[in-house]
Amino acid sequence: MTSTTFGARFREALETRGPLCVGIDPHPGLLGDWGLDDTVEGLEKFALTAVEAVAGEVSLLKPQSAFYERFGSRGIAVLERVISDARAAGALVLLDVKRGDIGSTSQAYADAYLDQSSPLAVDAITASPYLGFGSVSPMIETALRNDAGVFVLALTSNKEAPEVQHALVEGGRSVAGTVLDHLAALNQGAEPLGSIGAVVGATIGETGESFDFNGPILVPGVGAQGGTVDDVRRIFGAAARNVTPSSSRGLLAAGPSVSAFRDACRRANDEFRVLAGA
Ligand SMILES: O=C(O)c1cc(=O)[nH]c(=O)n1[C@@H]1O[C@H](COP(=O)(O)O)[C@@H](O)[C@H]1O
Repeated sequence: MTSTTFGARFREALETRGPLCVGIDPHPGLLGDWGLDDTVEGLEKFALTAVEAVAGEVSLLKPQSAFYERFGSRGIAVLERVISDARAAGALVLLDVKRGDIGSTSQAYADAYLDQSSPLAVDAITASPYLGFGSVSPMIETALRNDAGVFVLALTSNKEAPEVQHALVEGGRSVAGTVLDHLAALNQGAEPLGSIGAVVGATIGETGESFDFNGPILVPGVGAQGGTVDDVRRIFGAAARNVTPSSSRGLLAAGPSVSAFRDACRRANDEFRVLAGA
């Protein structure tokens, strides 16, 4: 494992490779569109083709664990291969697992994904703070000890999210706002960027929140869910330079041609490069 922090590697990757995060979500329908069966062999062919096409040039790859878990232990073996091939090709791997549980179980999740001696070790994971922010502390502490990162859900892209995330706590701050406050405290003083990020959907509209918490920001919801580069600029303002916009179906639909998929990723990466100047 490298000895530079995740935040520093994230910053450097965005500067050298561009902002895009490519989601590797092997949906059953996409396997069919690629002429593959909905089997572990189809999963393996799909996922490794996508990794081979772009892991050498984009900043981040984000496999969604559920699509691999569908196939049991053999699916997890494919996920391990996706992780190791992508990291070997120089991409940062952000495993989308959205973990959150009581502290002792959170520590087990941290050991599974963030301890760099684990078979499923990655650069960063997604975590849910909605059991209370302190419940994700074992993941954050383990990440920091291992030069890894955690992206904590703040304002997610799903339509059901506001019911919980926009609710107001004592003092009038929103629940999501308190998550962002925790992130600002954790990343305070870190240079060039802290390692504890937020997940904020490109589809959230106007919330009045500030995203100036000195950490990486994963922004799903571009592409298939309708978010655009203009949405990202409007929502994040000056913090847009810390954003990695993430698209899965919108890019993967360009396959099975490797060159068409790679071109779609290059076009999206280029389109979002304007964020660096925010
Ligand atoms: O954490 C995530 O990545 C995530 C958070 C969120 O608020 N919304 C969201 O769509 N995601 C994930 O981002 C990906 C979006 O996929 P596409 O809509 O196909 O680009 C999926 O893997 C989702 O699980």
